[in-house]
Amino acid sequence: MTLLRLLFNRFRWALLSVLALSIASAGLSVGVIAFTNERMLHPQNELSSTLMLFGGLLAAVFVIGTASQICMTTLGHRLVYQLRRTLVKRILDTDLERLERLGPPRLLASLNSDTSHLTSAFISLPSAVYGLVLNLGGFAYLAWLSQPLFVATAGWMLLTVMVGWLLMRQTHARIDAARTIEDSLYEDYQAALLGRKELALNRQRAERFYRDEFEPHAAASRDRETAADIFNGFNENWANMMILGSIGLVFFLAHGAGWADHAVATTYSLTILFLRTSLTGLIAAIPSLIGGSVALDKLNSLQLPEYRPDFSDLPRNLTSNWQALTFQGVRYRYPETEGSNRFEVGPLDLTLKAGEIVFLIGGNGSGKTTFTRLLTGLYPAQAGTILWNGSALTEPDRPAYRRLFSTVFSDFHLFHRLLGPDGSDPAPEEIAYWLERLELTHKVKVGDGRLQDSRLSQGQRKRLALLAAILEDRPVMVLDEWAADQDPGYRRRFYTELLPLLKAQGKTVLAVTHDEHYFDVADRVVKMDEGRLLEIDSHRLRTESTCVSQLVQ
Ligand SMILES: Nc1ncnc2c1ncn2[C@@H]1O[C@H](COP(=O)(O)OP(=O)(O)OP(=O)(O)O)[C@@H](O)[C@H]1O
Repeated sequence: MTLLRLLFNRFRWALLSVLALSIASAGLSVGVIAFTNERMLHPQNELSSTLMLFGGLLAAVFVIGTASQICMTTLGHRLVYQLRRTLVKRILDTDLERLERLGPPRLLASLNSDTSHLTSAFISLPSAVYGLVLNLGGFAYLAWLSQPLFVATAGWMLLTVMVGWLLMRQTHARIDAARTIEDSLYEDYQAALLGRKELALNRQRAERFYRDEFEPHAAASRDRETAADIFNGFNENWANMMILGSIGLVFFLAHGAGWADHAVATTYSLTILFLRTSLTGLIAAIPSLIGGSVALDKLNSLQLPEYRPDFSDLPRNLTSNWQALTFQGVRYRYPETEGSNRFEVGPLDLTLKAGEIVFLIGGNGSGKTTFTRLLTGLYPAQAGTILWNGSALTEPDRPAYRRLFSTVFSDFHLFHRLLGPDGSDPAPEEIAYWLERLELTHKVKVGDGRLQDSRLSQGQRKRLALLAAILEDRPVMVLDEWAADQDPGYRRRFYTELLPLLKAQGKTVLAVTHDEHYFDVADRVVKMDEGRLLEIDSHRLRTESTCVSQLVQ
């Protein structure tokens, strides 16, 4: 029903036309039987005109039936296409916090498995709807043929449906359980692919992973799916047996109890036999339909934001004329997760002025990355105020606020397409200029604004990520340990040439770094310590570090 409701909400008129076509097609099919019974068994007109009428009816069954099937299949595929587009857009509109909480395996399972279950459901839907309509039409015809026989067969069929319903609930429970296990399977697939180097080097680890983690999930999924198919097999055979039994019942009641004559009993049984194929087809479609409905429930459980077709997020323009960003008592605490302490940063007080180079230092786990996510608006400030040029920003300003920043995080993703300011295509000479400065001119080819080959070393990939961030031409650049993967020569060039060049171009740079030798490049150095920010006297820090180096020597 959820599937039908979804179809009805999205494609009301198309669905109504398909239903009308299905009803016409089913009506015509029942009409063929009625015609055979009325005209072929007891011809009233000339044989040739009866045959022509019969041929016409058959042609109409073919044309309307095919049209109904084509419409329903096209509609099903259209819906799957719409689901994919809206799902990806909703993921693109979801806050980082929620995405992190859901985790990539769960999202991938939905993108992959739920959409494919929905595809199968929609492909089964035409035959299910057709079977349903045909059976309703067929039973109406049976009622018209003989009311006493109909009451008896309806009671028989009610028993069939009730037992079938119980079996279907068992199928549903197994399919639901199998889908839950699929999330764990996707987690295993991800571990097998992303951990391929570790697993290749350590075969014991590979064996333990395969045996203790992947196999139990795969086996549990197999067992649930097998059980679901067995219950559905029961259901199919139960329905088949009961339909055949109903023919015996009809003949018994007609001849044994004298409820109807032989001709009516024969037509009655012929109609039941005709309905049998579509009825068992309807039951065979049940697992796919249940799978689709479970997939829909799963998609809803992700609690993604409603679909919005547009990408605009600019209630205010904060990028032009920005002078200062101020954090006043800003706090952020990670959401509750099982078995881990909730880390908190803040209260944070900091002012970032346009054109400054600020270095952020601090020990592992002190909260530097968390702070950069808070600064860039990826995480919301849960307390305190963020001021832009002295005026306080509110939650609806966050999307516009994020447009102030371009970033290279330590877990950056390199997109093939390079973008210029405001999503425009970057100028080729601009790309060439920065490729030269990043010493990548002979390593990387850019055609039509796309990187042709990104199979590079980690340090080179990071240079490309920096290129992408620079080309976006946003006022503030946040670089998380960018220089950590660079060789000493290029690291020096980054601190002594690139950063001053960016500053000269008016950029503000916040760089997370541990490179104390280059602290004099920064206008200011701030330190993160257990979630709190402290302003540091960089000159004193540098002198201390030089003394320690001399002592060690
Ligand atoms: N998604 C998350 N959910 C919950 N806690 C998190 C999450 N990400 C990080 N943390 C916690 O926040 C703390 C700070 O992490 P963060 O990555 O900000 O530190 P960092 O200073 O950047 O460390 P490093 O120098 O090692 O990169 C850690 O204790 C970590 O356990």
